[in-house]
Amino acid sequence: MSQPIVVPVALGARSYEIAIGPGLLAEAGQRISALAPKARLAIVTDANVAALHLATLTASLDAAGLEHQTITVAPGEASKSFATFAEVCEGLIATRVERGDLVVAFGGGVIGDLAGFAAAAVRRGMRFVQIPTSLLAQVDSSVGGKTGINSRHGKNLVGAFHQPSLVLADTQVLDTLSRREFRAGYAEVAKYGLINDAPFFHWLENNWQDVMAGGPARVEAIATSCRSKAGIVARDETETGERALLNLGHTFGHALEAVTGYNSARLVHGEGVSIGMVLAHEFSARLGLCSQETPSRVAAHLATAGLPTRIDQVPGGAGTAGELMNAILQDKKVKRGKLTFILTHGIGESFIANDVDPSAVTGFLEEKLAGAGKLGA
Ligand SMILES: NC(=O)c1ccc[n+]([C@@H]2O[C@H](COP(=O)([O-])OP(=O)(O)OC[C@H]3O[C@@H](n4cnc5c(N)ncnc54)[C@H](O)[C@@H]3O)[C@@H](O)[C@H]2O)c1
Ligand SMILES: O=C(O)C(=O)C[C@@H](O)[C@H](O)[C@H](O)COP(=O)(O)O
Ligand SMILES: [Zn+2]
Repeated sequence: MSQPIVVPVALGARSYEIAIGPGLLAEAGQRISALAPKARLAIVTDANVAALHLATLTASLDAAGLEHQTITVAPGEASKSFATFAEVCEGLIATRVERGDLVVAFGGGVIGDLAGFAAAAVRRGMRFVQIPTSLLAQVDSSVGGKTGINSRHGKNLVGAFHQPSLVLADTQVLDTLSRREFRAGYAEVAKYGLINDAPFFHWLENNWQDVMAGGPARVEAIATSCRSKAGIVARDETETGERALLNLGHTFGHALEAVTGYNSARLVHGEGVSIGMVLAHEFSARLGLCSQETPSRVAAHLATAGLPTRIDQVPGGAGTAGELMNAILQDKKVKRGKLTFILTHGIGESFIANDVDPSAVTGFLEEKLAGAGKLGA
């Protein structure tokens, strides 16, 4: 077997490893067999990933003598729905997988969140393995046990914390990911620098092209991101405090995803996060919490990497301030009706701000929407 980078996620009885490196898909059978000998597997995937990579996975499972069945759903954010969740749960039950068997989430973050939630629910909890195939899933969604689906009222509003038993991140499968989806995942990579690691953000400013091109910086960026997330999750598994930092840019980003109807053709999660992170930095500057140069530097880097950074870049428009506020008021960080935002004192100096004045946010969004289209808005 290959010698991947291994990042531990230390959660006591729920601890697991993230293995990162090229060629892991072809070793999945051996690695899963070592974790759960003779388990039966229910693979949940989407049609894009199935067409490109399912044969490699199933060949590896066959070679290890692991019995498996596959449930395939439509690609895209719209699959994080009640209807598709029901389809996946019924599919799992129909395969007669037992509690001791394994669900395998094989795809991007949509599949990880959907299949992970189904694994949390079916038979009141089954073990599951994450095999993330998008950059976003390898650096973020496959780690930490947040699973769930969307509501028409907002993102990820129905779900569970349910940790995987293993994460296998085969970096080679990223070669088939579209440029747009790769860039979307890059927004979450940059997030780790912006949260608490200014040297990493600086490193990304110098190495982003190598990350995009699949040079040595790519695996390094994935491993650094996973170490950062694993550390935060180990200290605060269920987001009672520090973990909320991982939500940098998400309060605005999730609202943009909700108003665009979870339509991946218009906006994907990483793009919403990119715009949301710039807005969070601009809002921080507006409140006098950081210099005016900080949001400019963040926006410049994300734009250079090919990401949208402004609200007027949402195809079909970003709705009204009222519509965005409706989604923001459904955010899971709201406490007794008060908004929580992740704000910043500078690059890598993010902090959790409780009790943010909703009228200040509304005013800020109204200005952004009114200025949309004007240079520097
Ligand atoms: N649970 C968490 O902690 C967490 C963290 C971040 C994001 N998320 C969630 O993750 C979702 C976004 O994940 P995503 O960006 O991976 O989206 P996604 O799952 O929709 O994948 C993006 C697209 O790429 C395709 N794809 C995936 N792997 C591929 C490959 N190797 N080659 C070719 N195509 C491939 C998919 O079919 C899809 O069309 C959102 O729903 C977001 O809320 C969850
Ligand atoms: O793992 C976390 O914690 C995160 O916040 C990671 C985010 O990138 C991710 O999008 C997450 O799903 C958002 O969580 P939510 O609790 O706001 O739904
Ligand atoms: Zn995210």
